[in-house]
Amino acid sequence: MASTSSSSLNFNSLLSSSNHHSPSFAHQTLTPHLHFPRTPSFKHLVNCSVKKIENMKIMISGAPASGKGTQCELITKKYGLVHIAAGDLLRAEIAEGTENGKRAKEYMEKGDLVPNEIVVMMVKDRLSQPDSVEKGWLLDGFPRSSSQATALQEFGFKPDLFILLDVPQDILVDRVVGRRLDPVSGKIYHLKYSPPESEEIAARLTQRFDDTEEKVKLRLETHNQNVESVLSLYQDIIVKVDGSADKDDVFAQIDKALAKLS
Ligand SMILES: Nc1ncnc2c1ncn2[C@@H]1O[C@H](COP(=O)(O)OP(=O)(O)O)[C@@H](O)[C@H]1O
Repeated sequence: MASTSSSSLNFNSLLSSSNHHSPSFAHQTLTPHLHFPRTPSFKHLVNCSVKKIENMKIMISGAPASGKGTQCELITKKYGLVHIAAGDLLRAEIAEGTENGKRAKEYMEKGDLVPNEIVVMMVKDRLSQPDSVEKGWLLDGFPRSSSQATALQEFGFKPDLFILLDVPQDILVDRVVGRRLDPVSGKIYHLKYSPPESEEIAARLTQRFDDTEEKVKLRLETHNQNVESVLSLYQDIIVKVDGSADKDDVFAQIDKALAKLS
Protein backbone atom coordinates (compact mmCIF):
# COMPACT_ATOMS: atom_id res chain seq x y z
CA MET A 1 0.00 0.00 0.00
CA ALA A 2 1.35 3.40 -0.91
CA SER A 3 1.83 5.55 2.12
CA THR A 4 3.88 8.41 0.79
CA SER A 5 2.58 11.63 -0.53
CA SER A 6 2.78 12.99 -4.03
CA SER A 7 0.95 16.01 -2.86
CA SER A 8 -0.15 18.79 -5.08
CA LEU A 9 -1.73 20.56 -2.12
CA ASN A 10 0.09 22.70 0.35
CA PHE A 11 0.30 20.17 3.10
CA ASN A 12 1.30 22.49 5.90
CA SER A 13 -1.84 24.50 5.44
CA LEU A 14 -3.80 21.29 5.42
CA LEU A 15 -2.32 20.01 8.65
CA SER A 16 -2.79 23.27 10.46
CA SER A 17 -6.34 23.80 9.26
CA SER A 18 -8.57 23.18 12.20
CA ASN A 19 -11.27 20.97 10.76
CA HIS A 20 -14.70 22.57 10.58
CA HIS A 21 -13.25 25.93 11.53
CA SER A 22 -11.92 26.33 8.01
CA PRO A 23 -14.88 26.43 5.66
CA SER A 24 -12.90 27.71 2.71
CA PHE A 25 -10.64 24.69 2.80
CA ALA A 26 -13.59 22.38 3.22
CA HIS A 27 -15.05 23.88 0.10
CA GLN A 28 -11.81 23.34 -1.76
CA THR A 29 -11.86 19.63 -0.97
CA LEU A 30 -15.25 18.95 -2.50
CA THR A 31 -13.81 18.23 -5.92
CA PRO A 32 -14.61 15.14 -7.96
CA HIS A 33 -11.09 13.65 -7.80
CA LEU A 34 -11.56 13.11 -4.08
CA HIS A 35 -14.43 10.70 -4.49
CA PHE A 36 -13.29 7.16 -4.00
CA PRO A 37 -15.23 4.95 -6.40
CA ARG A 38 -14.60 1.25 -6.02
CA THR A 39 -12.80 1.04 -9.30
CA PRO A 40 -10.83 -2.21 -9.18
CA SER A 41 -7.13 -1.93 -9.92
CA PHE A 42 -5.51 -4.28 -12.45
CA LYS A 43 -4.01 -6.35 -9.60
CA HIS A 44 -7.41 -6.46 -7.99
CA LEU A 45 -9.03 -7.76 -11.16
CA VAL A 46 -6.37 -10.43 -11.65
CA ASN A 47 -6.83 -11.65 -8.08
CA CYS A 48 -10.59 -11.56 -8.21
CA SER A 49 -11.17 -15.22 -8.88
CA VAL A 50 -8.99 -16.25 -5.94
CA LYS A 51 -9.57 -13.62 -3.32
CA LYS A 52 -10.96 -10.16 -3.92
CA ILE A 53 -9.12 -8.01 -1.39
CA GLU A 54 -6.31 -9.36 0.78
CA ASN A 55 -5.87 -6.62 3.31
CA MET A 56 -9.11 -4.73 3.49
CA LYS A 57 -9.08 -1.05 4.28
CA ILE A 58 -12.28 -0.08 6.01
CA MET A 59 -13.56 3.13 7.59
CA ILE A 60 -16.33 3.16 10.14
CA SER A 61 -18.21 6.26 11.14
CA GLY A 62 -21.11 7.09 13.37
CA ALA A 63 -22.17 9.48 16.08
CA PRO A 64 -20.83 9.10 19.63
CA ALA A 65 -22.10 5.80 21.09
CA SER A 66 -23.45 4.61 17.75
CA GLY A 67 -21.78 1.29 18.54
CA LYS A 68 -18.53 1.69 16.64
CA GLY A 69 -16.45 0.14 19.41
CA THR A 70 -18.64 -2.96 19.69
CA GLN A 71 -18.81 -3.48 15.94
CA CYS A 72 -15.08 -2.88 15.53
CA GLU A 73 -14.40 -5.67 18.00
CA LEU A 74 -16.63 -8.06 16.04
CA ILE A 75 -15.15 -7.02 12.70
CA THR A 76 -11.52 -7.36 13.78
CA LYS A 77 -12.23 -10.73 15.38
CA LYS A 78 -13.63 -12.12 12.15
CA TYR A 79 -11.49 -10.36 9.56
CA GLY A 80 -8.19 -9.88 11.43
CA LEU A 81 -7.90 -6.18 10.59
CA VAL A 82 -5.94 -3.75 12.75
CA HIS A 83 -8.38 -1.54 14.65
CA ILE A 84 -7.24 2.07 14.70
CA ALA A 85 -9.47 4.41 16.70
CA ALA A 86 -8.55 8.09 16.60
CA GLY A 87 -10.14 8.63 20.03
CA ASP A 88 -8.06 5.79 21.54
CA LEU A 89 -4.85 7.19 20.07
CA LEU A 90 -5.69 10.56 21.62
CA ARG A 91 -6.58 9.04 25.01
CA ALA A 92 -3.26 7.16 24.96
CA GLU A 93 -1.45 10.50 24.47
CA ILE A 94 -3.41 11.96 27.39
CA ALA A 95 -2.55 8.96 29.59
CA GLU A 96 1.15 9.37 28.72
CA GLY A 97 0.97 13.04 29.63
CA THR A 98 2.49 14.24 26.33
CA GLU A 99 2.20 17.83 25.09
CA ASN A 100 -0.13 16.64 22.30
CA GLY A 101 -2.22 14.81 24.87
CA LYS A 102 -2.54 17.90 27.05
CA ARG A 103 -3.61 20.04 24.11
CA ALA A 104 -5.96 17.38 22.77
CA LYS A 105 -7.74 17.07 26.10
CA GLU A 106 -8.74 20.75 26.05
CA TYR A 107 -10.66 20.16 22.82
CA MET A 108 -12.07 16.78 23.86
CA GLU A 109 -13.42 18.34 27.09
CA LYS A 110 -15.43 20.75 24.95
CA GLY A 111 -16.62 18.08 22.53
CA ASP A 112 -14.68 19.78 19.74
CA LEU A 113 -12.51 18.14 17.14
CA VAL A 114 -8.83 18.06 18.05
CA PRO A 115 -6.79 20.13 15.55
CA ASN A 116 -5.48 18.37 12.50
CA GLU A 117 -1.83 19.06 13.31
CA ILE A 118 -2.19 16.71 16.29
CA VAL A 119 -4.52 14.05 14.97
CA VAL A 120 -3.59 13.62 11.30
CA MET A 121 0.04 12.54 11.80
CA MET A 122 -0.98 10.33 14.69
CA VAL A 123 -3.37 8.40 12.47
CA LYS A 124 -1.05 8.44 9.45
CA ASP A 125 1.80 6.97 11.53
CA ARG A 126 -0.41 4.21 12.88
CA LEU A 127 -1.73 3.34 9.41
CA SER A 128 1.85 3.14 8.15
CA GLN A 129 2.98 0.58 10.72
CA PRO A 130 3.77 -2.90 9.37
CA ASP A 131 0.81 -4.67 11.02
CA SER A 132 -1.68 -2.26 9.43
CA VAL A 133 -0.05 -2.59 6.03
CA GLU A 134 0.08 -6.39 6.19
CA LYS A 135 -3.28 -7.16 7.75
CA GLY A 136 -5.35 -4.24 6.53
CA TRP A 137 -7.06 -1.74 8.79
CA LEU A 138 -10.34 -0.67 10.28
CA LEU A 139 -10.24 3.06 10.87
CA ASP A 140 -12.67 4.30 13.50
CA GLY A 141 -13.46 7.96 14.12
CA PHE A 142 -11.29 9.25 11.30
CA PRO A 143 -11.70 11.19 9.06
CA ARG A 144 -14.17 13.48 10.81
CA SER A 145 -13.84 16.40 8.45
CA SER A 146 -13.22 16.85 4.76
CA SER A 147 -9.76 18.22 5.49
CA GLN A 148 -8.86 15.00 7.35
CA ALA A 149 -10.20 12.94 4.46
CA THR A 150 -8.10 14.95 2.04
CA ALA A 151 -5.00 14.50 4.18
CA LEU A 152 -5.46 10.74 4.16
CA GLN A 153 -6.01 10.72 0.44
CA GLU A 154 -2.87 12.79 -0.07
CA PHE A 155 -0.88 10.26 1.95
CA GLY A 156 -2.19 7.50 -0.32
CA PHE A 157 -4.64 5.83 2.06
CA LYS A 158 -7.85 4.85 0.29
CA PRO A 159 -10.61 2.82 1.90
CA ASP A 160 -12.36 -0.07 0.16
CA LEU A 161 -15.56 0.46 2.12
CA PHE A 162 -17.04 3.16 4.37
CA ILE A 163 -19.45 1.86 7.01
CA LEU A 164 -21.91 4.37 8.41
CA LEU A 165 -23.71 3.43 11.62
CA ASP A 166 -27.02 5.22 11.72
CA VAL A 167 -28.67 5.66 15.14
CA PRO A 168 -31.39 8.13 16.23
CA GLN A 169 -30.15 10.91 18.50
CA ASP A 170 -32.27 10.17 21.60
CA ILE A 171 -30.92 6.60 21.76
CA LEU A 172 -27.37 7.92 21.53
CA VAL A 173 -27.57 10.17 24.60
CA ASP A 174 -29.02 7.34 26.67
CA ARG A 175 -26.28 4.98 25.55
CA VAL A 176 -23.45 7.41 26.30
CA VAL A 177 -24.58 8.42 29.76
CA GLY A 178 -24.79 4.81 30.97
CA ARG A 179 -21.58 3.67 29.26
CA ARG A 180 -18.81 2.37 31.54
CA LEU A 181 -15.40 0.78 30.98
CA ASP A 182 -13.86 -2.07 32.91
CA PRO A 183 -10.18 -1.00 33.03
CA VAL A 184 -9.11 -4.57 33.81
CA SER A 185 -10.69 -6.41 30.87
CA GLY A 186 -11.16 -3.44 28.55
CA LYS A 187 -14.82 -4.45 28.20
CA ILE A 188 -17.49 -1.81 27.67
CA TYR A 189 -20.67 -2.08 29.76
CA HIS A 190 -23.91 -0.14 29.95
CA LEU A 191 -25.47 0.26 33.39
CA LYS A 192 -28.94 -0.43 31.97
CA TYR A 193 -28.49 -2.40 28.73
CA SER A 194 -25.47 -4.59 29.49
CA PRO A 195 -24.75 -4.39 33.22
CA PRO A 196 -21.59 -5.89 34.75
CA GLU A 197 -21.72 -9.57 35.67
CA SER A 198 -20.57 -9.13 39.27
CA GLU A 199 -20.32 -6.65 42.15
CA GLU A 200 -16.55 -6.85 41.85
CA ILE A 201 -16.61 -5.66 38.25
CA ALA A 202 -19.27 -3.03 39.03
CA ALA A 203 -17.04 -1.54 41.73
CA ARG A 204 -14.12 -0.94 39.37
CA LEU A 205 -16.00 0.49 36.36
CA THR A 206 -14.89 3.88 35.12
CA GLN A 207 -16.61 6.49 32.99
CA ARG A 208 -14.95 8.42 30.17
CA PHE A 209 -14.47 12.08 31.11
CA ASP A 210 -16.51 13.15 28.06
CA ASP A 211 -19.41 10.72 28.56
CA THR A 212 -21.70 13.10 30.45
CA GLU A 213 -25.03 14.27 29.03
CA GLU A 214 -23.77 17.83 28.62
CA LYS A 215 -20.60 16.75 26.79
CA VAL A 216 -22.22 14.16 24.58
CA LYS A 217 -24.63 16.80 23.31
CA LEU A 218 -21.66 18.94 22.31
CA ARG A 219 -19.99 15.95 20.63
CA LEU A 220 -23.19 15.19 18.75
CA GLU A 221 -23.38 18.77 17.55
CA THR A 222 -19.80 18.56 16.29
CA HIS A 223 -20.53 15.25 14.62
CA ASN A 224 -23.66 16.60 12.89
CA GLN A 225 -21.78 19.65 11.65
CA ASN A 226 -19.06 17.57 10.01
CA VAL A 227 -20.57 14.29 8.93
CA GLU A 228 -22.12 15.39 5.63
CA SER A 229 -18.89 16.82 4.27
CA VAL A 230 -17.11 13.54 4.98
CA LEU A 231 -19.88 11.37 3.55
CA SER A 232 -19.97 13.34 0.32
CA LEU A 233 -16.36 12.32 -0.32
CA TYR A 234 -17.00 8.60 0.10
CA GLN A 235 -20.48 8.36 -1.37
CA ASP A 236 -19.59 5.61 -3.84
CA ILE A 237 -18.34 3.19 -1.20
CA ILE A 238 -20.70 3.90 1.72
CA VAL A 239 -22.77 1.16 3.27
CA LYS A 240 -25.36 2.59 5.66
CA VAL A 241 -26.26 0.30 8.53
CA ASP A 242 -29.14 0.58 10.99
CA GLY A 243 -27.19 0.84 14.25
CA SER A 244 -30.26 0.88 16.49
CA ALA A 245 -30.78 -2.87 16.06
CA ASP A 246 -29.36 -5.56 18.33
CA LYS A 247 -25.54 -5.75 18.08
CA ASP A 248 -25.57 -9.14 16.31
CA ASP A 249 -28.09 -7.87 13.77
CA VAL A 250 -25.96 -4.79 13.19
CA PHE A 251 -22.93 -7.01 12.68
CA ALA A 252 -24.85 -9.23 10.26
CA GLN A 253 -25.49 -6.18 8.07
CA ILE A 254 -21.81 -5.19 8.18
CA ASP A 255 -20.62 -8.74 7.66
CA LYS A 256 -22.69 -9.04 4.50
CA ALA A 257 -20.96 -5.99 3.03
CA LEU A 258 -17.49 -7.12 4.11
CA ALA A 259 -17.97 -10.66 2.84
CA LYS A 260 -18.41 -9.26 -0.65
CA LEU A 261 -14.94 -7.71 -0.46
CA SER A 262 -12.94 -10.38 1.31
N1 LIG B 1 -10.65 12.35 13.82
C1 LIG B 1 -10.66 13.15 14.88
N2 LIG B 1 -10.36 14.45 14.71
C2 LIG B 1 -10.36 15.30 15.73
N3 LIG B 1 -10.70 14.95 16.98
C3 LIG B 1 -11.03 13.67 17.21
C4 LIG B 1 -11.02 12.70 16.17
N4 LIG B 1 -11.38 11.50 16.71
C5 LIG B 1 -11.60 11.71 18.01
N5 LIG B 1 -11.40 13.02 18.33
C6 LIG B 1 -11.58 13.65 19.65
O1 LIG B 1 -11.74 12.62 20.61
C7 LIG B 1 -13.05 12.66 21.21
C8 LIG B 1 -13.54 11.24 21.49
O2 LIG B 1 -13.63 10.53 20.30
P1 LIG B 1 -14.12 9.01 20.26
O3 LIG B 1 -13.34 8.22 21.25
O4 LIG B 1 -14.09 8.54 18.85
O5 LIG B 1 -15.59 9.05 20.80
P2 LIG B 1 -16.97 9.53 20.19
O6 LIG B 1 -17.05 9.10 18.77
O7 LIG B 1 -17.92 8.78 21.06
O8 LIG B 1 -17.03 11.01 20.37
C9 LIG B 1 -13.90 13.46 20.22
O9 LIG B 1 -14.99 14.09 20.84
C10 LIG B 1 -12.86 14.47 19.69
O10 LIG B 1 -12.66 15.52 20.62
